[in-house]
Formats: sequence, structure tokens, C-alpha cells
Amino acid sequence: MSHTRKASASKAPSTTRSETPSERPVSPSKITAAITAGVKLAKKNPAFRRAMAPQTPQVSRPTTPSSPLRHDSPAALLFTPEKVTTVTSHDVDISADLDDAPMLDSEDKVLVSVRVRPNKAGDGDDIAWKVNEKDDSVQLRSEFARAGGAGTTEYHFDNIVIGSDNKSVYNVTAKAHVRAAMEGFNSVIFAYGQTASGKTFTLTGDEEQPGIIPRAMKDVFSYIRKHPKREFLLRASYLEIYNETIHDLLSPVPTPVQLKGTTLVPLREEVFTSPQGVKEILDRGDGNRRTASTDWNERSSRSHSIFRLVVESRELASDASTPNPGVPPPTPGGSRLYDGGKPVQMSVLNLIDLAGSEKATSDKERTREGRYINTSLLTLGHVIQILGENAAKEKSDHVPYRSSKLTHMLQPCLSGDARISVICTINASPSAITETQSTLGFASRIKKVHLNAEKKELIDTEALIERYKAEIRALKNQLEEREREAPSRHRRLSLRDQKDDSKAMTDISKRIKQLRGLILTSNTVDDGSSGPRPVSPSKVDFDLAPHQLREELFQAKRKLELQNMQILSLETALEQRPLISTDAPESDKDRLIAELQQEVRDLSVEVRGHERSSGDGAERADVQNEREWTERLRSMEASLAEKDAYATECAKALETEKQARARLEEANKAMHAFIRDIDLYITGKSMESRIAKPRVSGAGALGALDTNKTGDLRHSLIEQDSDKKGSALLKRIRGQPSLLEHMPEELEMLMNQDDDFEVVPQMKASVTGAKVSRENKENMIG
Ligand SMILES: Nc1ncnc2c1ncn2[C@@H]1O[C@H](COP(=O)(O)OP(=O)(O)OP(=O)(O)O)[C@@H](O)[C@H]1O
Repeated sequence: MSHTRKASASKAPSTTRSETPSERPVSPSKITAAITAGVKLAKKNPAFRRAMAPQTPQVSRPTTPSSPLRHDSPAALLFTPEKVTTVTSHDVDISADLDDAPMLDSEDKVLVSVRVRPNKAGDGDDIAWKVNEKDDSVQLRSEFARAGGAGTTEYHFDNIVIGSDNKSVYNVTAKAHVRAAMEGFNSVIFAYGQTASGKTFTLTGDEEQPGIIPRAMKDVFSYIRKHPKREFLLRASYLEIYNETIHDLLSPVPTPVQLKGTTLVPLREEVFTSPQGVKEILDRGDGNRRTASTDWNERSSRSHSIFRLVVESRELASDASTPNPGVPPPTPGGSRLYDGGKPVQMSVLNLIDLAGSEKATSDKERTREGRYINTSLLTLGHVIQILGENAAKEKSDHVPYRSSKLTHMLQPCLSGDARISVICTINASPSAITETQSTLGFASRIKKVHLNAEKKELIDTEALIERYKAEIRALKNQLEEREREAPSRHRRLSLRDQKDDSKAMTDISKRIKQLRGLILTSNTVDDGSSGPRPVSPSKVDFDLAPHQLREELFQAKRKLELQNMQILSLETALEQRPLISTDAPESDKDRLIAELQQEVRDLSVEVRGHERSSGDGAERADVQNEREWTERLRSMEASLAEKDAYATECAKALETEKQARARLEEANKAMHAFIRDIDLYITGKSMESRIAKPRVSGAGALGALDTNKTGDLRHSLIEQDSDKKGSALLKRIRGQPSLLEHMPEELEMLMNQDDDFEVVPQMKASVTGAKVSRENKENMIG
């Protein structure tokens, strides 16, 4: 197989293009309008005139005799990382201001431009077509009318551009569409034409003449710089359709991409944040394109290539960190906007370099490719024809979009939902009259297609900018919480764990910073206009002057940042991608499960090996940790035992007190019963109790009784005591030792005080007996 992966034009210019700039055969004598195309358009379009007007020194940084070479030119940044010395002055002004690009109406038709390629060396000087710059027409010269057969000989288009100046081509064919994409409209710019007519030269260009894609990317960044009220997120994908199979040019592993509806899966999209970043993406993709040497073009594109830029943008909220209080929180199925509730505009800019139609060739492989190329181009032509007829006759005939991958993929754009600019490249040489007629016919047909593109505003979290914002918010909350709790948490953690904890917090901060870096604003964007950035040599030359070394350092840091961004973007893409699609065949799922199981096994082996090989250091740390914890455990156990003992004592004391209380209660009751009995006894004679009245004089209780109205009680008691030893009272008292036993101490004291209380000797004896028995009891309890 002889096709190769196309190396980036910027990297190997001498091998990627058959002609060097000096060899490029412009024929000024024959193509009279060649250099004046830009001037002619400036006359027609005031906006374009402004864009083309000589620029102020601040903007254009003109080359001066004292500084013949500007390393900081945008062209140098985008295209000459290794050979800044080849940058020439006209590349300094890679583009003018996007805001000067003409606005497109919502009902715009396809913008059709024809670019006439200067004759190549072998083509001779003759050209078969007359270019009329006044009315943008091309006409087959009368002397070649016979060669043109019955085909149309005169055509009119929106623009005719001639020559090798890619800047003027960009300005008239692409600038307005790039602006439209930045403002939220889907836009498509594609180059169509026979092989070797200059499609790749127009889209990609070379070091001297950067094409539409690099100029568009440069303008995208200056647009962001000039719109401070919006924030942007840019992501790119790069595809090719080769032999009716879609390939992802950014994927490290060649994987066919499927079209599900009009969605491409799997598709690698990379977020980029600088012109340098997108240049790296383009270089990588270009390096993977299939090109081959054909009879007509030393480096012919054997595939259609599609560079897709997705632009997400949103008006900046006054305080982007706080959700708008007026906006409802995310609800399933409802609007899920954050950040001030501003909708996200999302648009896609497709920049397409079609493979060239070609005649049959002797090479078998090239013939096969050519068949595929021609078939898909024919389908494109057919689709365009039906669309044109439908628009002209207000019909709605079926459009066979799905007849080729190219038309299927472009369906949303071709059906009107995009602003389209087509650049038809033609070879003006008499040897290519038929092919040129065919290209011009295609250009005429596509002119008739109606467009009605509208801005896409998303009010959902579909947009990546929303997802990044949501992640930033979540991480910020997480970080704040961790920071708040850090002091108390750190007290509980070992030194090692504290370190890990701090590292985790630093990681979160880093990720927040990185995610923020992916969202561009006029303040943060690097549009490549901030001073000289020399290219890093592969080895650091320490003989360089300090300022040069500083510049090297700056450049290296930028590169590192860029790579970090890419890693982050890829990680995010990876996280969002399912390992396998849900509708994949069972066998694929089984295979994936087996692979994952194997991976788990491998990782376990690796972890075990790592544990073993991590050696003494880790072990020592473990032992020390264990000792520390054992000591802590011991001291805690000791303090626990102490507390247990104290608790047991408390429980015992409580029990004793309970018992004492119970006894007191009983004594209380007994005392009341006792007093009642005595009262009853006394009130047997008198209704009034006098037992509670203590004797005031030294005469004791009996004295107190004497003073009572029933003063004969004493007598009676003495009598009863002496005469009737078995009197009723004493009998009762003797019969109730328990009462005496529990006689309250107050009463006991009263009795002890009153030796004259003659009633009491026996009672005393009983009480003493009772006391003894109580003590005995207590001793027994004790
Ligand atoms: N306008 C132009 N001015 C100067 N050189 C040009 C111009 N257009 C094309 N060329 C040169 O012609 C050669 C073929 O151009 P290019 O590769 O762009 O053609 P192509 O249409 O992309 O071909 P293919 O379809 O085979 O890929 C290149 O060497 C290119 O530099």
C-alpha cells in the first residue's frame, strides 16, 4: 500500500509540497487579476476595506529594517515553531479583526467563491479561462470553446480569487463564517475541486501562506480577546473519510468512527486554550491524514478531511461563582442552568478539505481510492442538485443524504442549519477544461441551496462549559469544607496522614485552577500577541544570555501548562466515555469483562510486588505507628478501669443509702403508730394528747404531764405501773417489740433525757433490747 500519513506542512515543507515558494508558477502576464483580487473586493465591501486597510503599528507590528525578523508574529507562532527564520513580512498580519467581517443575514444563501490556481510549471503558460473581476465571472476563452463541448462557458459567482495570496482568500470566503460561528451559528467552509487544484493549499496553506484553518483559529482567539463580556470553551476534533470509512485523526489508535443518526461515535474532542494548542492538534491530525503521490499531485489527499471546532460561549454572570437566586435549581427534565442562568450558545465550525475528483490512473490502489472519492463527490453533487431544485421549486423531494458518509455527516448543515461557504478551486490550464467545467457546474448548483441557520442556545447542562463549571463548584465546596475542618481533623491524624490530607487539598486546588484555565475570557486568553516567544531548542544552551534563558523557561512552562490542559481535557473525555456502548454485542461485553478481570489480577500482583519491594522504610513506619497506637490503647484501657471501679463504689453507696432510707421510712411509720397508740391510750382518759409536750422544767416528761389539765395521769400511771404490772399499755408495748425497735431516735432521746419518766424503765429496756437487735442486724448486713 503506497499511501502515507501526511506530514504537517509546517514541519517538512520541502517534502510535503512539490513546489517551493520560489518555484511557484504564478503567471502575472496571463492572469491579470491575480494580485488585485483583494483590492477589488475591498471596493465592494466597506467592512472588508477596513479589514484590508493598512494597520496601526500596535496591531500589525510591521517589520522594520532594524528588525527584519519578528519571532512574535502570529504566523511564526502558528506555523514556524522550528524555523522562525523563514517567516516573511506578509505573514505578520495573519488576519484582521473578525468584528470587521461582514455580517451574514439569517436567510443567506451559500457563499460561492472560485479560486483559480496559477499554472504549474509543466502546464505551460496558456490558460483557458478569462477572469472578469468586475462582475466575478469566468468565461471559457473562445479559442477553447470546442474543447468545452456543449457545457456552459460563462459562470457568475460571489467571488473570484486568483493568485497565491491566502489572506485575501480568507477574508472574502471565510471570515464572515468564522465570525458567525463565534456568534452561535453553525458554519461550514469547504473546498471543492479537481485533484491538485489547490484545496489543501486554500484550507491549510503552508509556512508562507497560512490557509483558512490557521487564520480562522487565530481569529477565534482575537475574537475572544475582544469580547470581554463573554466566556468561551473551544474543543476540536479532526476526522477523515477514507474509502467510505470515517477515521478519527486525533485518536492514537486508528478506530473507525460510526455515524449514529448524525452523531459521530466514538469521537475524540480536545479542549484547547491557545493558538499553540490548536496548532498541535492540527499538526497531529495532518500527520495522520492519508496522502499519496498521484499522476497529478505529489501529495494528493486521498480522503475528505473535516476539522470541527465546537464553540461554546456564554455571557459572563456578574459574579460567576454564585448561582443566580432567580434561577431554579437543577430539576430533572427542566432548565438546568447555573452561573446567572445565562444560556450557553453552542455552534460548530466545520472546515472541510474534500478529496479531489480525478481521472482513472494506472495505479490499482489509487484507482480504488479514486472510485470512492468520485462516488462520494457525485453523491454530494446529487444531494446539492436536489436541494437546489427543492428550494427553487418549493418542493420537498427526498434527499439521499445517506448515500455516502460525507453527505450523511453533513446532513444537518446541508439541510439548511448552517452558513455555508464553498471555495471551488479550478485549474485554468487548457488540459483541465472538462474538470473545471464540472467544478463550475457544481458551484452553480450549490448557489441555489437555501439556508436558514439559527443560533443555538442551550439551557441545559449538555454544554461542556456547564459541566466544567459544575465540577468547579463541587470542588470549591469540597475544598472549603476540608479547609474548615482541617484544624480539628489534623489533631486526630498522624503526621503522615496530615501530609496526605494537605496533599489532597492541594490537588483539589490544582484541579480547580486547571478547569478554570479551560474556560477562556478576554482576560485569560492567550491569543498569541503577547510578546516574543522563541522556540525552545532541544537542548538548553547554558551559554545563552540570562534573558534568553528566562525566555526558554517561560516557553517550557507554557508547553507544560498546555500539556496539562490536554491531559485534563483527555481525562474528562475519558471519564465521560463508557467503556463500551450499551448496545455492543454480548461477546464484546464478555471480552471487556475478561480484560478488566485480567487487569485487576495484574494490578493486584503489581501491588503485592510493590508492597514487598517498598522494603524496610514502610515496615518501620508501620511498626512505629502500631506502637504508638498500642500505647494509646493501653492508657485508655487503664483510665476506663479506674472509671469502672468508681462507678461500682457509687452503685454500692447508692444501694446503702436506699436501704437506710427504707429503714427510716419504716421507723417513721412505727413512730407514728407508736404515738397513735400512746395517744389512744392517753385519750382513753382525756381526748387531748400530751405526749408531744416536753417538760420545760427539770421535772421531765412526767412534770409536763403534771401540768396537764388531767393532772392525775401521773398518778394513774405510777399506780398502774406499780400495781398492775400487766397493765394494758405495757402489755401492748411488750407485745409489740417491733414498734419499740423502730422507735424514732427523737423519742428515744426524749426518754433518755427524762429519767423521771417512770413509765419508761421497761420501755427503755425494750428499746435497748431493740437497739441491740438492730445493731446486730446492721452488723449482719454489714
Ligand atoms: N493558488 C495557488 N498558488 C500557488 N500554488 C498553489 C495554489 N494552489 C495550489 N498550489 C500548489 O499546487 C499543488 C497542489 O495543491 P493542493 O495539494 O492544494 O491540491 P489539492 O486540490 O488539495 O489536491 P488533492 O485533491 O489531490 O489533494 C501544491 O503544490 C500547492 O502548493
